Amino acid sequence: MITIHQVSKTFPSPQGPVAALEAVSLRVAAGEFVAVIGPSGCGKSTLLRLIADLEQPDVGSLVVGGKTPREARLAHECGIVFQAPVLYPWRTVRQNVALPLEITGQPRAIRHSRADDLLRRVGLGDMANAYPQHLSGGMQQRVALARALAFAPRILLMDEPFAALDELTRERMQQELLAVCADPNLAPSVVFVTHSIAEAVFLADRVVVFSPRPGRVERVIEIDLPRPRTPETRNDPRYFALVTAVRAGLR
Ligand SMILES: Nc1ncnc2c1ncn2[C@@H]1O[C@H](COP(=O)(O)OP(=O)(O)OP(=O)(O)O)[C@@H](O)[C@H]1O
Repeated sequence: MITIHQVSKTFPSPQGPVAALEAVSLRVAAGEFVAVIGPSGCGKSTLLRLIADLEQPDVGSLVVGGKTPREARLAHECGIVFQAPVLYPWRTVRQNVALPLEITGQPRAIRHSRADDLLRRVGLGDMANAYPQHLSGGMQQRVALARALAFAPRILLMDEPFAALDELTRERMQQELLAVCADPNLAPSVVFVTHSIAEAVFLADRVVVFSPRPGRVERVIEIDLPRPRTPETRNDPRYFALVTAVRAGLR
């Protein structure tokens, strides 16, 4: 679903060029969940921005859903969820989720029924008429997830989406995200950036460990934990072994 081949990216800065990524290659299969972890500033967000066509590589190439990143963006192949949910406070929850459909001119009845369906999937079926400021942080992030799914994208790009949440809410959100991924009507490929080793291991099929800047793929760790992942998964000795392996990779 995603092929990244020998991609490098350098940004100008007043202190001179900053090499964010260096010769990064990575493939993500259809329906695969890949977590990306690495030290602060190693280019993880830049990688997502390149896939989403929000930045262009200096060298190397990307194929996203069989298309160039630009074509993929125009075809709405990627849904994006950022750390802060960036919801519009003057729009109801339903109107926030329906916004991408509104921008692309979908009729009101279709966008409302689609938004309500997505809100049910993320456990917010009864909050459609609420305003974002009346929701908890976890609920707001669920709205952002529902909005990212508005076009049923084949790819979901998530940049530390649960970092601002308390630990228990975060674990619940991880479980809900996995339920969305297991839904055969959605089943996106996911690239999930996180700083949490435990989160990466719990969610992913593979964890990609980046080196300090300039980010390079340091190690790829297969997460061979059975699915569905449940709260019991976190007590599995294999889970602990994989957490230890990712931690060792980061060091
Ligand atoms: N638009 C930009 N202009 C200049 N420098 C940039 C730009 N975007 C990113 N950088 C620099 O590139 C490097 C990588 O940034 P990026 O945000 O991708 O890292 P990250 O791994 O996501 O960091 P963190 O884990 O702290 O969120 C950083 O040094 C950052 O300052």
